[in-house]
Amino acid sequence: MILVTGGAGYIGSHLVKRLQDQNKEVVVFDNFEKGHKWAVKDVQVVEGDLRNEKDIDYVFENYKIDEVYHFAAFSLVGESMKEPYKYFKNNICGTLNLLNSMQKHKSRYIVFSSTAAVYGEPKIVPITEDQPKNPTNIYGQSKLMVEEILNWYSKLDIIRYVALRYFNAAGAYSDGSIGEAHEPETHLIPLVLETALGKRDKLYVYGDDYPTKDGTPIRDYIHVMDLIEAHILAMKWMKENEKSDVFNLGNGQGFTVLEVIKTAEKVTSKKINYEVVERRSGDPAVLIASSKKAEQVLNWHPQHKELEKIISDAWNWHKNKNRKVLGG
Ligand SMILES: NC(=O)c1ccc[n+]([C@@H]2O[C@H](COP(=O)([O-])OP(=O)(O)OC[C@H]3O[C@@H](n4cnc5c(N)ncnc54)[C@H](O)[C@@H]3O)[C@@H](O)[C@H]2O)c1
Ligand SMILES: O=c1ccn([C@@H]2O[C@H](COP(=O)(O)OP(=O)(O)O[C@H]3O[C@H](CO)[C@H](O)[C@H](O)[C@H]3O)[C@@H](O)[C@H]2O)c(=O)[nH]1
Repeated sequence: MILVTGGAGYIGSHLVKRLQDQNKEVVVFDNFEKGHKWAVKDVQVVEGDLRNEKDIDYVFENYKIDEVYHFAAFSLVGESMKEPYKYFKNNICGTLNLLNSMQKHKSRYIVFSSTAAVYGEPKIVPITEDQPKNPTNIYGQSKLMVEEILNWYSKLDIIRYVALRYFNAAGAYSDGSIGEAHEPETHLIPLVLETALGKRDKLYVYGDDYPTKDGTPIRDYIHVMDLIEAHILAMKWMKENEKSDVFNLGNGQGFTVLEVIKTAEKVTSKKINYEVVERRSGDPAVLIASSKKAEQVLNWHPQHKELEKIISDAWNWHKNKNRKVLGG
């Protein structure tokens, strides 16, 4: 049985659906603080909170869990700088409770959602896994601390883990049935598409005075379907090799904010109103991943690298979202 913590959230629900498509047995663990009931259909769900030891113990007591995919966390960078306790407690203590349940029940394999935010402002791009880790916010710090905890559990031979450092996840399930629905939404691509739909008057572009080709920051957008494929490969690699490791997951290509807007205008055939405002504090100018290690070791080969494909899949979901959500 496969456990997916945070399986009702954006990325977790995509993995759950993919595993269901492969006829795998899955149990989702989520407190629905950020996740959605409509995102986890026809799958076993345990509603509980990772911060409560008993909640997560219940899962291991009632299901024989062989594989764990751990998505449950808080992930708003700005909020993490205002509420450090909330972030350290959920992201670190929640993971410790999970690891303790795994140890008690001899469940050994975990794939963990880490982030590009562990690097902070990079010295060299593309960023390889061995670059210095200097998080510039509590969110990134909490994920780095979890990586270190996982490393100790692995050294003690209690678990094997793979930590996947995602860059900018985007896009939606290939059939348009589920997609990105954060509340509040802070990510660029969904905000651009909500502007195209008229749900927002305009998009605020956070600064155009960065040292990039058009002055707006460059990010590495990775299709959520490619991202989840890497999780499945990571689990397979870990079990076959009895090893633990850390991998970046990105596209290897960067796009500016204005390039994202332009591509979204092409995909949606709508004009996107935007206004350039002050920089958002803590935003690095350029974040591009080197994912060579994941390609070589995990045999991962992203299939949807074009920005137009990523945005058009996201659009396919966004334009039908309300109908689907209301219709159940
Ligand atoms: N979205 C991105 O671009 C991105 C980038 C890098 C890393 N990540 C990481 O990937 C993971 C998934 O991200 P997402 O965008 O799908 O986030 P999300 O908020 O959509 O999903 C997280 C899920 O975890 C659940 N959850 C949170 N705390 C919980 C707790 N204590 N107990 C039970 N459930 C809990 C939430 O209800 C939600 O369903 C997170 O760990 C995030 O930090 C995301
Ligand atoms: O309304 C907006 C929203 C975003 N942006 C810009 O768009 C780019 C992308 O911003 P996102 O908020 O979509 O993504 P981030 O790169 O800030 O964050 C991503 O990378 C982080 C690591 O650096 C974390 O992992 C985080 O969870 C993940 O979404 C940034 O340059 C940002 O300044 C805007 O101009 N306007």
